[in-house]
Amino acid sequence: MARADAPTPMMVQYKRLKEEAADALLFYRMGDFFELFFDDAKVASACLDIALTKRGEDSGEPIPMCGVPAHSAESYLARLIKAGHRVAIAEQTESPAEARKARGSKALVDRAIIRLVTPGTLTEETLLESSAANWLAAVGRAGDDWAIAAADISTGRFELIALGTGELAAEFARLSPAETIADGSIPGVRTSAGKGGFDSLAGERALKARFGLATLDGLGTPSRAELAAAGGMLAYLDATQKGAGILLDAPRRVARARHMAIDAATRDSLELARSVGGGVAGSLLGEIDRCQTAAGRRLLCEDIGAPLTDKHLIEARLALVEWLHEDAIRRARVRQALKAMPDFARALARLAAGRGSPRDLSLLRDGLAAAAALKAELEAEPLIPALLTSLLPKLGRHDAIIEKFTRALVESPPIDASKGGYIAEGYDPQLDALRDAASNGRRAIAALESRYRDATGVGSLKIRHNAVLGYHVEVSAKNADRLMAPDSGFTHRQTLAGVVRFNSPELHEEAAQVVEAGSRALAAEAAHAEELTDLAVAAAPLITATAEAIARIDVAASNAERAAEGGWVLPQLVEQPCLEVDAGRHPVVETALKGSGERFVANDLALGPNDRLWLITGPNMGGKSTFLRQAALIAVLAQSGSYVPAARAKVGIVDRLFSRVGASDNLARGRSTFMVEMVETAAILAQATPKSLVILDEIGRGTSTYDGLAIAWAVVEAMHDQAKCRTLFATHYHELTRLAGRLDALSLHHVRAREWKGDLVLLHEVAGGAADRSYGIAVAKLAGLPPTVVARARSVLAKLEAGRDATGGIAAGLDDLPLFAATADAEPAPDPILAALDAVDPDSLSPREALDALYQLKRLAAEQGK
Ligand SMILES: Nc1ncnc2c1ncn2[C@@H]1O[C@H](COP(=O)(O)OP(=O)(O)OP(=O)(O)O)[C@@H](O)[C@H]1O
Repeated sequence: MARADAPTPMMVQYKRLKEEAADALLFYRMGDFFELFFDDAKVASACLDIALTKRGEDSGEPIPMCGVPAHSAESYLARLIKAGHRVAIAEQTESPAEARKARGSKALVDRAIIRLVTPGTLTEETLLESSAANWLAAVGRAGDDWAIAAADISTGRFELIALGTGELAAEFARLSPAETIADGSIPGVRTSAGKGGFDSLAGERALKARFGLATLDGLGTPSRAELAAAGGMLAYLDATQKGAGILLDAPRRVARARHMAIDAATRDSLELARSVGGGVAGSLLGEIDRCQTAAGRRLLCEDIGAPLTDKHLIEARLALVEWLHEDAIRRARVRQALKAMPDFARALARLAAGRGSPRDLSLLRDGLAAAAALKAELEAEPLIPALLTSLLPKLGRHDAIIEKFTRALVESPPIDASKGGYIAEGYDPQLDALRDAASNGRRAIAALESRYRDATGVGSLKIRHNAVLGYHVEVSAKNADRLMAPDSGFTHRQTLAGVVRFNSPELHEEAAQVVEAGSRALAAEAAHAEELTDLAVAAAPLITATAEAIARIDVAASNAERAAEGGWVLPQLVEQPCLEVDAGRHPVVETALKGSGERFVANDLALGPNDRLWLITGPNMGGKSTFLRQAALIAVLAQSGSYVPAARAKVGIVDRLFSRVGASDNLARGRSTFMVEMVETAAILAQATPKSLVILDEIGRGTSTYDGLAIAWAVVEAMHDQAKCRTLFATHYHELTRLAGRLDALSLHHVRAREWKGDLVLLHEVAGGAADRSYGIAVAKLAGLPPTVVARARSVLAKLEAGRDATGGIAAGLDDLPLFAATADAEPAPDPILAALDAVDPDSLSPREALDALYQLKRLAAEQGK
């Protein structure tokens, strides 16, 4: 006999599965519920706000438990995943009857983990954001080479991106993965452990096996780091999907040099895809999105996050936008056609993963049909731009699927396949016959009911159906006696409070026929659904290409629509480092102002090789930040292939974009300190090239006046003399305007303001020259500071200014400073060997890393000739 405290067989099974699930919460299927036990139950009950109960004991302790109904598990999963958990789903792999038959009456039902649900491996509509890609990123490394493999299995995209060490962060900022896996930790990136496979040989094997390739030459010979990343990715997908099919295209290798590099801080400060509040509303993306399809929205988000640097590619996109912009009727027709387009890329991914529904089959049917209709419409147009010519063939090619799916499926099939009813009448004569038999049987049962009423004289007699008894005769308790009589022809089945239930041989026979025909019809429908799914999955690469082509057309139409709404202009792209904008506007601020009935003041900008650094002064609230950001947004929009909010724009292609906001401006976000600001400024100085665009907004403000001014001064000089990039620098340090006399590619500008009858009027106009004064007190007055405080501040200011005039002020003596270039070497360059030694933390190194470090030191010494 088992000892009283010995674990039950179920607990043994549970613990084995939990060990396999490791750090994921285990959803353990028991009948109609998924149950969670032990710590999992505590975590889930707190996260989901559901009751925590107890069940049985383990080592004398009660076992905490909570559960969620299986039919609504998806919504609970969504909340757990959102909260950062991973969930392993353990399903029953046999029915209790099968278990009893195989292993005796007390046999435990077999269970197995059929899937690990993680943020990066989702395909369910309810778990995904429709307007963003859902990337799973795997990081691979070979020596100093890095790579990211990125897969979005909700649409089948798969990319390989080779990177240098310093480029990881920017690439993560672009992708913004839902989940990142790696072999070990990576500084600055939140990762979770992969499932092995992170080496180039395993990667090569896995890629060949997955895509049935004899050689990888067709993929453009990926680097070892790329192979390692791909290996880690494929191993993880295998481990989490447990053999379920997933949609995955052959990997595309993405050349990073083709995108404008934008780091995370810049994305945040420019609010490209998310506003400071975290939502899309109020961001550039939210402002320009006029997409009609979810796939278009995802692509627009990507385009804005990764503007191109290849002039020809940008111009190809712009030509399509222009074609849709110039003809409003054409644009309206295309957008109307796009509106009917369901998100069939994700429907296909669900079907491939075995999680598709009859509704998904119909989404595919409708999407492909709409794509074919759009193709016919566009082909009829004269003079089609080159990009569209290359997209059009991808829209067709699905006639056979459309024809078959249209015949096979009802107009709007249900999401739940279990009750059938999704295969159309007339598609399969045998199915129709089964359905007829079932409905004849139901009619016969109805006839039986009225016959029984007459025969028994019980007018309220009913024939009902439930899951336990099947079809049965039901009468109220007071009428039961008549049917209870031994010769009545009825057999008693059940007595409840008010009713009594019976069976009869005729009913039994009819019911058996209905049930039999019904279940055979269901099986026939399921077989058809499987065949249709197989057809779709076999055509997956072509369908994915169609979905991508539709998304590209949608984005172009969205850009054209937004341009037409706002009177935007087609930018001219050039290779020379210039940025000329006539009457430029900030799209988000302009819309916000419009909402409150105010007018946005358009401003000009003209940066070029001989005038590449604009120093902008002027009162608080004068519009400096807005002016700076609009310049960056115009470059982003232009290079992503969009019109820009201006009357004219000439954009010299920007290779890297940087935007930094001084510490004090950013405090509300609770992350920016003076230290962060300085670290980030250092990063810009290290990375900016003459083709970069840099926006510095009140850098140096978060410290004492002297330190801040000194830092701002040195940074402006370095931007001018070293980085030599296009720079906009907004500042409150008027002393910096003295730099105009020393730096020949720097010019002074200010946002205009006027005092009128003692009040400040902010004109929001950018004009040449420095601001005459700072108007800080006038702005304070505007903001409602009490008059007594304002008056006091004015008298303090008068004293300070008198002192400054007497001594020359804080900038006295700056004019005698030697030029930056002459002093740049004043700080001796640090010895790289000492720096490398300093970076080594012996206690945290593995023997292997220690050996690597030693090799690196030897190499550095050799390079130094030491
Ligand atoms: N060109 C413009 N036309 C109309 N209104 C504008 C314009 N630029 C800015 N504004 C308005 O002025 C407000 C302040 O602008 P912004 O933050 O750019 O000023 P700032 O000079 O950077 O101020 P601070 O020095 O205090 O940071 C904006 O929120 C907007 O409402």
